[in-house]
Amino acid sequence: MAGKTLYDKLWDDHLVKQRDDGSCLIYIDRQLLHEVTSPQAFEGLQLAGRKPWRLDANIATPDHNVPTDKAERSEGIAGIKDDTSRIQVKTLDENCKAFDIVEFDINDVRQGIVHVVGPEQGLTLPGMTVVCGDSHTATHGAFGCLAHGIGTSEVEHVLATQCLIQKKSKNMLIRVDGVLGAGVTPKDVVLAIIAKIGTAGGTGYAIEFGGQVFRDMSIEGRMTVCNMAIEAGARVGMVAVDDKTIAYVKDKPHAPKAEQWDQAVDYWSTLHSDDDAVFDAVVEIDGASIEPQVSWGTSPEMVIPVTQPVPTLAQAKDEVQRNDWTRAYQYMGLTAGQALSDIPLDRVFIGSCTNSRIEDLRAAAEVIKGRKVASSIKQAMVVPGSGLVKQQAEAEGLDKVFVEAGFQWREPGCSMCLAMNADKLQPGEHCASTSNRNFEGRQGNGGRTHLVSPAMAAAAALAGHFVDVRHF
Ligand SMILES: CC(C)[C@H](C(=O)O)[C@@H](O)C(=O)O
Ligand code: SF4
Repeated sequence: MAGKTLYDKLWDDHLVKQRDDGSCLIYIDRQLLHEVTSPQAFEGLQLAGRKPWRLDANIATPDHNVPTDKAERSEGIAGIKDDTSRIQVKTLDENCKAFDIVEFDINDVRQGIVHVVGPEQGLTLPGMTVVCGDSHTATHGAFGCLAHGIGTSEVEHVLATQCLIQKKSKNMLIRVDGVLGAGVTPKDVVLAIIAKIGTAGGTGYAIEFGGQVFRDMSIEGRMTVCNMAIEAGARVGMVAVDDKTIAYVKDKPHAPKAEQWDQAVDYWSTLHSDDDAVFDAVVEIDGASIEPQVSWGTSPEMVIPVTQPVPTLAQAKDEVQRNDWTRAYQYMGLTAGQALSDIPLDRVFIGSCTNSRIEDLRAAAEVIKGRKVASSIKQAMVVPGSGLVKQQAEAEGLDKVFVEAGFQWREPGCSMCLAMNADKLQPGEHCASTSNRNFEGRQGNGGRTHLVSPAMAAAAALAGHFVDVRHF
């Protein structure tokens, strides 16, 4: 019998029951809750007179709707001007109180984007099944977890039973070997992968990211890559556990201690694909060939190396792509063949669950140190992923680097990643953004998003347009 993939192992270890039609019941170790996708789930529980099955498997924090402006934030929930947003955040507080679920609320220093908070607290640990009513839950796969987003009715199901009905996906290996060039970051790797396989490339698969590039990559970098598995069509993205994973989780507040730690490490050390494991699909990319990437269009697959011009219709692979590109040129206000450096940038956003961890902020600060944001940029903002990331960055003096350069230093939350709070683009504005989605209207009605790494966003803010950070 062939060996098992990491995904097979995680699946088998959590399988409660399999039916003849292939549908399975799997056990869920951790559920993260935020204000947008939990209200109906709690309401369902309440109507049915149920209680959560395992209270301490759940953890909640508001992130999408919270203001990132210091003055607004200092007022707590009252500082949220939009009624719907305020009600959602308040409802999360009330539900967590009523059901006795631990919440890092808007005033708690541990509050932040769920996908930053879970790993930071050691609530995400290797080998766990992790779910959240949020498509970017794959982020946690960086720890060798089986992690994916679920819908609101499933949130209720997990609260009530700690189980989930699932069908097993196929196995895909994306192997990136070699060594990344200087100035090429995990974000560039994942954007290059999506450019290659497309936004449907991973549909139906659980993706394992393997090869030297991921072995060499920091845990934070692995989170950035796994975060965007969903943008490649896969609900699950993961990386095998290694010494770095174990060192990263050690001493986190919720990590196991003493004897339990040793037992956990023994188990975690088995969480990698066997040498003779068989994948249903394998994609190979040469790491050394990856350049800093910039998205030019309205889908995360419309991505090019910074050295290339916006593609022309002659480069499209078929009629469907020609139509998509034609519409994208129009929405983005670009012409085919145009140099990326000619795109006038209005705003720069460094943040989101893709790139708001300490390492991301350090990478941006490194580029910015001692320089100034270009006068043509209307707003450049840095939004740490959690209160603790903010604290850490301040302890390292990064906030000063940003503020002296002309960046705004904000309070933690999803912010300008999506237009669910006060941080938005105006129609027609171009934004260099470290987030993960560049759909039409994603950052505000008519807004034009260009996905980049923190280093590329920082360089763009200083230059006023896209530049190759390797020569900046
Ligand atoms: C609001 C939430 C359900 C959504 C998601 O599922 O990902 C959001 O986080 C996003 O990034 O689009
Ligand atoms: S930061 Fe963006 S992608 Fe991440 S959870 Fe928030 S809205 Fe979704």
